[in-house]
Amino acid sequence: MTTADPAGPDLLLEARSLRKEFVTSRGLRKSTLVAVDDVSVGVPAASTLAVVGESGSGKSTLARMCGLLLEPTAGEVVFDGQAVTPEAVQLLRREIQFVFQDPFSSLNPRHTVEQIVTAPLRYQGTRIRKDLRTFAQDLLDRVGINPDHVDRLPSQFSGGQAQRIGIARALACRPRLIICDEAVSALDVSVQAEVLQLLVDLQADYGLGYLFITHDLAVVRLIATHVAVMQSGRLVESGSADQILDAPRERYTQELLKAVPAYPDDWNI
Ligand SMILES: Nc1ncnc2c1ncn2[C@@H]1O[C@H](COP(=O)(O)OP(=O)(O)OP(=O)(O)O)[C@@H](O)[C@H]1O
Repeated sequence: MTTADPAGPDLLLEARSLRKEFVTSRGLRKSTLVAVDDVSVGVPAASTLAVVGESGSGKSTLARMCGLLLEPTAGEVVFDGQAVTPEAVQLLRREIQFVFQDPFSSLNPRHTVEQIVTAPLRYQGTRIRKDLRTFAQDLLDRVGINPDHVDRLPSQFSGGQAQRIGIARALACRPRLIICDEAVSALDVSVQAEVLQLLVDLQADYGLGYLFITHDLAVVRLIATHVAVMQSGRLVESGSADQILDAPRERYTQELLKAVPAYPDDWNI
């Protein structure tokens, strides 16, 4: 096993030796499953760390700990150089937002787009200068959705458009880190490319860091600056995207890369 990227002052988020155990019970028998085992990774500011690995390797559990949705059994999360304490979690919630895999199940089907993208302001108690409608329309415009559609329901949009709305909601509180958990996996390939391009543009404009969870190495090539590879809850290796994708040291990573289909030529992100 290799160690994670060296810690440095430019790391926006750092996972230090994170471990997560789940206690499961079948009948009277209890057993402990170690979903994440001593994993250390870092997301440099304005960069994208992709965490890859097959199903069940612990990617989502790691993401949920990094996003402060799940308490680690051991280890710590450091945000902007400060170890996250239980008291700090609430304050940091607005700094770290999520975009999930299935846009439709993560958007309330009975809420209008205006309600959806402004909801985080209410949860976080964030004040804005504009009225909510203008705020929502500006956000929609930023993610490539017609601002005139602000009163529509999620069911009136395509999957790619719904994911853009999910991204708009994630942007509402001006976070510094967005955790994308299989955020483009449910979309058609051509739509994936468009949504990835949007994420790249937003990163350039706002200096966002992304923790990008995916099983799809073709997507990793397009978006990642850094890559961490997981297997059975453990970190196999991590480093710059060029190093991991072009010169992986570990056999497991080499095998994963062999299985990657070529991505279409017109994906010029
Ligand atoms: N709440 C939970 N209770 C018990 N076990 C869990 C829980 N959440 C995850 N696990 C287990 O932890 C392991 C890692 O799961 P996790 O979802 O983090 O992996 P993953 O790499 O994200 O997989 P996938 O790509 O399929 O989502 C799996 O064995 C899973 O069954």
